[in-house]
Amino acid sequence: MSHPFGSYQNEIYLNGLAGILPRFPMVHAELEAKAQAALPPSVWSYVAGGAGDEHTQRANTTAFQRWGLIPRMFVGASQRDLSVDLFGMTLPAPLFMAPVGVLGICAQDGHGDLATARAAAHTGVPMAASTLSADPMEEVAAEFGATPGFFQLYTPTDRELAQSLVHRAERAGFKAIVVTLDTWVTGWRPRDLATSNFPQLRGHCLANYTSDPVFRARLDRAPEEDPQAAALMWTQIFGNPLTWADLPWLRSLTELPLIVKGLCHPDDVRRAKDLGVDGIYCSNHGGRQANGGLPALDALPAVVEAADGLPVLFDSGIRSGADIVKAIALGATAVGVGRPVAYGLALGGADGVVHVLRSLLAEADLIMAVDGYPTLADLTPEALQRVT
Ligand SMILES: Cc1cc2nc3c(=O)[nH]c(=O)nc-3n(C[C@H](O)[C@H](O)[C@H](O)COP(=O)(O)O)c2cc1C
Ligand SMILES: CC(C)CC(=O)C(=O)O
Repeated sequence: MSHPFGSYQNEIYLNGLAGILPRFPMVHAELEAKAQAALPPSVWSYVAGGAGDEHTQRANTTAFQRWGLIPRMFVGASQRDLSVDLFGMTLPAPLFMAPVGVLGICAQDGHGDLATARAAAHTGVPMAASTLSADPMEEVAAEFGATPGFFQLYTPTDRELAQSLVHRAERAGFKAIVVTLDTWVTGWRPRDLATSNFPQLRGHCLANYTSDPVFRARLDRAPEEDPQAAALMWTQIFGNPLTWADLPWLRSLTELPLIVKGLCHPDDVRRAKDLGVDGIYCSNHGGRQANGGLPALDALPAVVEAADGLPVLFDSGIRSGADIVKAIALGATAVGVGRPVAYGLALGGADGVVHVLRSLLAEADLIMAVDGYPTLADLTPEALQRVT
């Protein structure tokens, strides 16, 4: 079978890995280069790019190189258990797909959200479905199979619309709500400014709005008749600069686990915990929002300490199985992967995403085998040493 990643055969690996062996190896630099070649330049710029000169984006990945896992011997780690409990769900591994909006632009048929959801069904790795989707959330959720899904909310300024989106997510069977706090306004992204990207992206991310009864009621004419007016309305209501005073309202919207995304300061974590959130999501949006910030990994230990037992999700910079292992050792309950999923989608649709996820999991699993850490509970900060 021909495949964008080339072919790969080595039976010796089959002894170590149960069911998660990818057909082909993945090294991130290769994935990235192939995705760049496959995508139109403006799409590539949007997905791969970040804020400012992208210093923080680069620092997110290099931060992992400052930690080394210390191998343990005589452990006999022939059986590993990567499963994790999260809000009453048992996940096969501490991995999920971070919310990525506008996924449709990475898929040849424009339905990238559906393809990604199918990859979730196939792997058991949950997808956090973005508000900014080319397909309505109900159709995305219908592809999840037995795999749980999370709905990521960009809180609009219109509270009734926010409530409608959350209630639809509940009815569609999503198992948690992730509210993103760090992107109520889009960051300074020179690549997108240079390509004037945003107007063309809009055509690929409004399905959750145009299918919403509250949104539709705000329009004089249906979005099918006047898409421009719908797009304009969206730009007007997109981002709500929420404050702490809004958190009780957010909490009251749902009985599903509520996770707040974008927290990096321990004081914010303590306050969110006091106000009743169920999970903390430590992230700097993959360096897309503000340049000059701390690499997300460097924020993680203090966030975990402040969370004081509350589950901590983490993303920003995960590019390999080794990165997953290190983030878990630093206290993350589960880690999210963003751009690599979009690259897999660009190269092979749902199969490409499956491939990326399996590569990450297979590498994490083999590292745990070779280095003698058979379960996630064995991965503690003591497993790591600071390299520089
Ligand atoms: C193209 C793109 C679109 C994104 N859209 C969203 C989104 O709709 N909602 C959200 O919370 N985060 C969004 N993010 C941020 C991701 O959830 C995640 O924080 C980030 O990609 C993690 O960093 P990584 O790409 O280094 O893995 C987006 C990221 C990318 C690359
Ligand atoms: C349209 C953007 C606000 C979506 C997003 O979260 C991103 O591009 O990082």
